[in-house]
Amino acid sequence: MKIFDKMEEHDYEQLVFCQDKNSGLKAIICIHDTTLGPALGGTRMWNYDTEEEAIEDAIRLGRGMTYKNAAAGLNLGGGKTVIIGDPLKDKNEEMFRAFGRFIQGLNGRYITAEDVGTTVADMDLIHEETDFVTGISPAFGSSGNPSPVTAYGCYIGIKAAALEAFGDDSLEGKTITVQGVGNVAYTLCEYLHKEGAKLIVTDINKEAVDRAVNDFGAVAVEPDDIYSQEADIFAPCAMGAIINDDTIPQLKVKAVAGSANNQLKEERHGDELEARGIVYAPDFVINSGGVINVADELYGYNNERAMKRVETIYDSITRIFEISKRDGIPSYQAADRMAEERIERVHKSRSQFLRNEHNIISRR
Ligand SMILES: NC(=O)c1ccc[n+]([C@@H]2O[C@H](COP(=O)([O-])OP(=O)(O)OC[C@H]3O[C@@H](n4cnc5c(N)ncnc54)[C@H](O)[C@@H]3O)[C@@H](O)[C@H]2O)c1
Ligand SMILES: CC(C)C[C@H](N)C(=O)O
Repeated sequence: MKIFDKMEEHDYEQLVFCQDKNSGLKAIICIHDTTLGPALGGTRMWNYDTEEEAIEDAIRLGRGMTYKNAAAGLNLGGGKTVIIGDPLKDKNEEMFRAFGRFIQGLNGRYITAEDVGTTVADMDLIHEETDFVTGISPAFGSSGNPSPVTAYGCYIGIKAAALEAFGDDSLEGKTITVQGVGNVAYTLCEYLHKEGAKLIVTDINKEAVDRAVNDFGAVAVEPDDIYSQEADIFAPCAMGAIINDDTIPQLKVKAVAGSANNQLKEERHGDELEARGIVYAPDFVINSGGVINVADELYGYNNERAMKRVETIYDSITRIFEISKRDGIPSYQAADRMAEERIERVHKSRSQFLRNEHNIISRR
C-alpha cells in the first residue's frame, strides 16, 4: 500500500502507528482534519485480517468523523483509531493504558471515545493516562456510554427519513429491518418497538438476535437474508460498505436509515439509491448523537444541553433532503456539501491573526 498516496487522496493530516510489545497493542490513530478543532473520534477494536484492512478502516472512519463533527456543528476535527485484535480475547489493562499514553503524546490533537469493540471500562483505563478521552464513567462527571444517545438520534433520524419517504413521520405499523442488534441497535429497536413498528432483525451473534426476538417480538432472519425482506425501512447498524452492487438490487425498502458508519461502499452507490427512489439518510448525520453527547464533556457535561443538540438531527436530515432537491444532487452529496461548506467558512474566518487562542476548548 502506498500510504502517502492514500493520505493525499483525501488530504489526511497524520497517521500514527502505535506498538507496545508488552501488552500486544497495535493501534493506528488517523487524524484526518483539524481545521475546526482537535480531532475527536472513537476507538474501534476489531480482528482485521490484514494490516492494510486496518489502515483502510482507520482512514475511512477518520474522514467520516471530520464530516460528522462538522455537520453536527461541533468545533472539532475528525479522527479515529483502530486497534488490531479480538475485543473478546485480546484486551488487557496495560494495552489501554499504553494506548492512553500514546494519545497523551499527541497533546490534544486527538481525543478518543468508544466505537465497535470498546467500552466505557476501556475508556476509563485510557483516562488513567490522559484527559484526551471522552465517554468515560459518569462517576467522573462524564457522559458514559454514547450508544443509547446514538440510538436516540438514529431513531429521530429514521422518523425524518420516513417523513421524506412516506409523507408522514409516524413509524407505527411500519416494517423496519435492522442489521446488527448490538449496543446502538438494541436501544434503537426499543424506541421503534414502543412506537409500534414491526421489526425484522439479524446479527451474527445469536444471543443478540434472541434478545431482540424476546424483548420486542422481532422476527429473526439469517444475515444474508436481511437485504431482500419486504419492508419499509432498512436500518444498517453493524459494519460499513453494506450498500453495494450485491445488496442494492435486493432492497425492497423505501428508505435506508441506520447507525452504521460508512454505509455506502463507494459514493456511486449513493447515486444508485437515489436513482431507484430510495431515500438515504446520510450515515454521518443520522449517527451523530453519540459524538454530540461525548463532545459535550469538553465543556463540562450537561445532559439536557447535549440532548437538545441531539434532537437537531431531525432538522439536519430534513434540511439535507431539501438541499438535495434544491440542487438536484443525491442526499449523500448534500450532506458532504453541508459539512464541507462549514469547514470552509470557519477556515476563512480563522485566517485573521489572533494572539491568544480563545477557542481552545478547556478541559475538565
Ligand atoms: N456506539 C456508538 O455510539 C456509535 C456511534 C456512531 C456510529 N456507530 C456505528 O454504528 C454501528 C454499530 O455500533 P455499535 O456500537 O452498536 O456496535 P456493536 O459492536 O455493539 O454492534 C454491532 C453488531 O453488529 C453485529 N454484526 C457484525 N457484523 C454483522 C453482519 N455481517 N451481519 C449482522 N450483524 C453483524 C455484531 O455481532 C454486533 O452485535 C457501527 O458501524 C458503529 O461504527 C456507533
Ligand atoms: C466519539 C464516538 C462516540 C464516536 C462514535 N463511535 C461514532 O462513530 O460517531
